[in-house]
Amino acid sequence: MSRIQVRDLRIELSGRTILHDVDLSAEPGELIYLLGRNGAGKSTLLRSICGMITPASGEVLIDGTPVRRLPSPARSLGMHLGTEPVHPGHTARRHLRWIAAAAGVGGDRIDQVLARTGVDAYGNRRIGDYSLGMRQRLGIATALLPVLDGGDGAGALVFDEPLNGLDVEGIVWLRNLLGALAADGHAVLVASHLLAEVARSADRIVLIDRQTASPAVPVAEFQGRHDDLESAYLAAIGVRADSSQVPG
Ligand SMILES: Nc1ncnc2c1ncn2[C@@H]1O[C@H](COP(=O)(O)OP(=O)(O)OP(=O)(O)O)[C@@H](O)[C@H]1O
Repeated sequence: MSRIQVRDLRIELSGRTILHDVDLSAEPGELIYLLGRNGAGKSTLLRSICGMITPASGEVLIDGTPVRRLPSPARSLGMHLGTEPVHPGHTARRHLRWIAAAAGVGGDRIDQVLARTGVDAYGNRRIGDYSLGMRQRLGIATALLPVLDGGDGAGALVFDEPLNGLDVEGIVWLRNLLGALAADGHAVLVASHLLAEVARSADRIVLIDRQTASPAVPVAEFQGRHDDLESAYLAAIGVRADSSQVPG
C-alpha cells in the first residue's frame, strides 16, 4: 500500500514563492489529477514530491518516510516527469538499463516494462529519433521500472502530462494502465490539461492556482452546478468561457 503526503509545503525558486501552504494526500488505490494553468506550479509540485526540489518549509512523505530521507527515491516512487531525452543517442533499452542501475532495480524488469508499454517495438532505436508519443511511452516505462507486479516495489507513482502526444489507442491504453495501477493499490498522481480524460478517469481533482493547492475533491464535487468539468475549471480560475483574452 502506498501513500503520498504533502504537508504545509512552501517552494521558493530564484527568490520567488512558487507554492505555499500546499497540503495533499494521495491514498492507496487513488488516481488524483492535478489541474492548473500554464506556470501554476504542477510540475514544481511533482518534482518536490520526487525529492528533486528542496522545499523552503513543509515536507513530503512517501509511505510515511520523508522523501529526502529515502535511500533511493527512484526505487520507492515511479516517476515520469518529462519527455526530454537525457541522452538522445541511447536506445530505450540502454536508457532503462541506466535508470534501473541508478535506482537499484533489477535489470530483469526492463523487458517487462518494454513489453507493457509497447516500447519493445522500437527499444533498440536511438531515443533522439523518437516521436513525442514514443518518448511518452518510454517515460511511462521508466516510471514502471520500480513497480513490481504483486511485489514490494514502489507504491506511489507520479506522471507529468503523460497524455501529451499519445495517439488515440495510446490514450485508451494509458487510461487502462493508470486505472489498473490504482486498482492494484498504488497512489497515482497525474498532472494534465486534458479535461475530458480527467473527467472520465479521476478519483479526485486538485486545482493548483494562486500559488497553492485546493483540497482534493471528487470530479462531481469539483463540477458542482456547472454543465461540465471545463466550465467548472474556467470558473474556478476566474476565466469567462467566452473570453478571447490572452490568459495570464
Ligand atoms: N528553476 C526555476 N527557477 C525559477 N522559477 C522557476 C523554475 N522552474 C520553474 N519556475 C517557475 O515556477 C512556476 C511554475 O512552473 P511549473 O513548470 O511548475 O508550472 P506548470 O503548472 O507545470 O506549468 P505547465 O502547465 O505550463 O507545464 C512558473 O512561474 C515557472 O516560471
